[in-house]
Amino acid sequence: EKKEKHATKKLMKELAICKTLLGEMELHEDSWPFLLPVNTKQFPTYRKIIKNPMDLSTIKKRVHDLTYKSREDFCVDVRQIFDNCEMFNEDDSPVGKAGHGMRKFFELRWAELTDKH
Ligand SMILES: Cn1cc(C(=O)NCCN2CCCC2)ccc1=O
Repeated sequence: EKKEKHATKKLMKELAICKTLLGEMELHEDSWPFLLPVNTKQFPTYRKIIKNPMDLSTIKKRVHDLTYKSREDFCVDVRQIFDNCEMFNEDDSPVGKAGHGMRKFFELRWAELTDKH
């Protein structure tokens, strides 16, 4: 049981990092395309091109539902947002530029919130 307590405590610390980063991303000026799932009525080809849609509201639900078993699981879903964005949008489009800006912000903060920094 002692090992389990350590794992649980470690996960709680990691989820706190995820919640912090999620909050910062939601407040970022470039977050507007990523706050909710892409509207497939507005973009009918989206589901055909993007196999794993992801957005910040979905990640928020997963954090709160304890779906993530580590901060790495969280990071995989965040990066999926930005990879999807690059797939579907031109780099010099408003959404494309927002995606590059958000990825830059996320990866810097992710590194800062890792022990090494
Ligand atoms: C991630 N992503 C988002 C969009 C987008 O335009 N989102 C709408 C955002 N609007 C802002 C206020 C209401 C809705 C398009 C392509 C794409 O890949």
